[in-house]
Amino acid sequence: MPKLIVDDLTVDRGGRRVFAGLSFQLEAGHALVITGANGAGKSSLLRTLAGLVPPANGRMAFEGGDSDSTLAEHAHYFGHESAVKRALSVSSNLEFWRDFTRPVLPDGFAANAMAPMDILELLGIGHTADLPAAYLSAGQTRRLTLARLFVSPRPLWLMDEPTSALDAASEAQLIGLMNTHLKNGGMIVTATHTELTALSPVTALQLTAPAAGDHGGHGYDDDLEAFA
Ligand SMILES: Nc1ncnc2c1ncn2[C@@H]1O[C@H](COP(=O)(O)OP(=O)(O)OP(=O)(O)O)[C@@H](O)[C@H]1O
Repeated sequence: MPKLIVDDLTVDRGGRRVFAGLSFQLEAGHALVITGANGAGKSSLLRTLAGLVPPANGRMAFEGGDSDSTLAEHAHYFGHESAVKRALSVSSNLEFWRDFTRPVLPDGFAANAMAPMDILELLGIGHTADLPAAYLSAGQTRRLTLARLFVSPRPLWLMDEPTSALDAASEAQLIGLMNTHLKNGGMIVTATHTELTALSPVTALQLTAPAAGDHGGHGYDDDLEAFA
């Protein structure tokens, strides 16, 4: 069975230690919810797993996966930024993403790629397919960003505050889709301030904020989001 393994992971940002010695394992079909105060390092952990921030120390691996793919290539990162090209149409955005990201389907993960139009319809934004993505509302943009996870299946979803900007109905739909991903043998690591107990099966991991007085940092990572 595929497994995400994080062993003794230490992450620094801008020269300051964010967390150290973090270890956990996540099996196929399971979700891990990361909680913690502002600045505790939830986003940093997700960005590190996504390959966007290099770890200072430790090991991360997707065991039992596709041997030709890195951990990051097993994952979709659903972060705060929309990663949407505003001048392209909604459907062109998804077609680009489908062609740009290779599906990764290790043993035990059974998801089918969805056609761009089908997932747009499912998420209630099919009528926007030919519009420039710039015309979408915040919640619609969030749904377009979410649609990317379905056009090119990958087993590990890394989701930073996934329910932000979604109305109650969209939030309920997202939880349902996340549970279906788990039933398909996928995995989810998600950071949240709100309860995500509707996910099943789920375990929780609390990150603690760095010790007071630890102000040794003096710089910035060079991974600031690119503005499309
Ligand atoms: N690009 C960066 N350069 C330097 N420091 C950074 C950078 N990004 C984040 N940090 C610092 O890393 C620490 C952890 O930030 P992170 O965003 O991971 O926390 P978080 O738990 O996700 O917080 P929140 O709940 O507010 O979203 C913070 O002290 C933050 O200032």
